[in-house]
Amino acid sequence: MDKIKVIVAGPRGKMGSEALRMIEKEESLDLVACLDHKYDGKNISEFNELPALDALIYTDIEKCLSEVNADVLIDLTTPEFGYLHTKTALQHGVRPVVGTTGFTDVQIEELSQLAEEKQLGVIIAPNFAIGAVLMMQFAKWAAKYYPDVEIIEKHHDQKLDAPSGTAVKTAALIKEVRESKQQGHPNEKETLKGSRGADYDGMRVHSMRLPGLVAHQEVIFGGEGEILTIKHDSMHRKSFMSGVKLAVDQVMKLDVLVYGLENILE
Ligand SMILES: NC(=O)C1=CN([C@@H]2O[C@H](COP(=O)(O)OP(=O)(O)OC[C@H]3O[C@@H](n4cnc5c(N)ncnc54)[C@H](O)[C@@H]3O)[C@@H](O)[C@H]2O)C=CC1
Ligand SMILES: O=C(O)C1=N[C@H](C(=O)O)C[C@H](O)C1
Repeated sequence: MDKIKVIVAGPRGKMGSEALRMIEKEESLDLVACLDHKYDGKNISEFNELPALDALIYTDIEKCLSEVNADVLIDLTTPEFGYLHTKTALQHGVRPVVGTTGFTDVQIEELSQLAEEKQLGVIIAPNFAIGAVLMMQFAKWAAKYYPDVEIIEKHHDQKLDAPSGTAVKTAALIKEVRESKQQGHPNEKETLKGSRGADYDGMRVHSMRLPGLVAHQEVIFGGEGEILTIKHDSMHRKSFMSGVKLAVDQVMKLDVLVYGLENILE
């Protein structure tokens, strides 16, 4: 069987470098180029801290996609560039697998329309860890019975977006089944701005940023005389890689945009 030809955007980042390590081990994947915002023309093999893969770095996505024959672009960059890369990849007939978080609903809808027009698969997964996907599904199930819920996400302090993509996705999944309700006391007042967190359809979302953390989330439900906590912890970025591999395989079979790994898990 032919190997899937992959471009990685953000190869020197925490996730991008882990994705390179995953590609190095997977015989069915072939790294054909990388996209970075610097080091144009250098080879990934010149970076001692990265796996010894042979692939050129491009800083210009148009040039990269015109010169390189690729099937899939894995994007692990920033919200601004991730959106641009996804759109450009589709315009060049390359299927995007997007881990980058922070896209707006409007951007996801635009990309969905473009995917449909081009009849190309796209997978946008706010979290590639299978445990995190299950945590979100369990939270959605629990929300049917417990409408009072707060989400606490905790991440390393280099994270750009807040709340995390996982927290936003969790809130959206809960909203599908939870009766809409404004939580807390109707007369509650913040004496310190932001102390009640963000408001998503009346539920509260709190973001913590600390060195030492990787990616963690608790979804806490309150009922009469009881508390249910659903919790997931990623202690290492290896936890995301089986999901990235699954998404790369599955995106080759799709001709629409899929938002969330739960939609491709069997
Ligand atoms: N879906 C998931 O399971 C996960 C998603 N993420 C998301 O992935 C993204 C990256 O996260 P990290 O690796 O932790 O960040 P990072 O800051 O370590 O890496 C981002 C990389 O993108 C590169 N970059 C910036 N602008 C670029 C451009 N124009 N072209 C190409 N590369 C560019 C930077 O040089 C950097 O190496 C974030 O949006 C994060 O939220 C992170 C972990 C898991
Ligand atoms: O930036 C991160 O680290 C992570 N980002 C994703 C998110 O925003 O949910 C996934 C995971 O939580 C790690």
